[in-house]
Amino acid sequence: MSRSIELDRERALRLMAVSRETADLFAIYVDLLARWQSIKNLVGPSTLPEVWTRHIADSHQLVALAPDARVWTDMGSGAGFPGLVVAIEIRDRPGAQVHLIESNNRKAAFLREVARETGAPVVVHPRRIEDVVPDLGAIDVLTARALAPLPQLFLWGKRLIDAGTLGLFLKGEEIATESATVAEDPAYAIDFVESVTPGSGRIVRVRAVDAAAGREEGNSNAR
Ligand SMILES: C[S@@+](CC[C@H](N)C(=O)[O-])C[C@H]1O[C@@H](n2cnc3c(N)ncnc32)[C@H](O)[C@@H]1O
Repeated sequence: MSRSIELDRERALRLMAVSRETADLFAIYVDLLARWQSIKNLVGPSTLPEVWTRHIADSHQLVALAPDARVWTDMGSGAGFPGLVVAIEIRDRPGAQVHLIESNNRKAAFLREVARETGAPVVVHPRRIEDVVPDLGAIDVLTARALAPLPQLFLWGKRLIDAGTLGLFLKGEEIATESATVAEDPAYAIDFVESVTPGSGRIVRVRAVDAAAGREEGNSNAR
């Protein structure tokens, strides 16, 4: 491992409270990413030296926002951020399953390879979001990062969110302009959580108001 990645790993591990075993699985993931990156170009090359903070820790922070959630769906997973990081972390929860939707076959193959090497409980869907989401069953949490403007994410996820799924979308500074249409709809409760990773933006948390009322009665894992 290069010295800069090693320093970044130490920085990220200070941001994340994870077990030694989880950190070791993340290291397997990072090693595979570095190996595949040279031939498959899976993430922006300039972000690789900071893979631990920019990608692993940035993804990891979502788990604390839904500590009991077991079934997650990540739209446009790319090289697995945030969905594969979440899957590694929640691997020991009974019923844990993370759907990774990624239409690029080379990225989907990478996701399967990391899942095989780490035992992460994922289902990789090498298809388009709009074709997969309508067929999904009950989902606790829907995620996306660096995929599309919030109204589009919302359009893709609306059926799930209306049914009680918690939306957690990692966004950059563009969120100030994007959030208006969703924020104005009284059917949805939306708020913003400051990212713990340096230099990144905010996490948009969306829930249907009716579903929030249902949750008070105790019928959801995504608290
Ligand atoms: C900019 S990358 C972000 C990847 C990852 N979420 C991250 O933050 O590193 C967006 C990914 O979404 C995938 N994607 C875009 N539109 C999609 C769609 N309609 N269905 C499935 N995958 C899609 C692309 O192939 C790409 O890998």
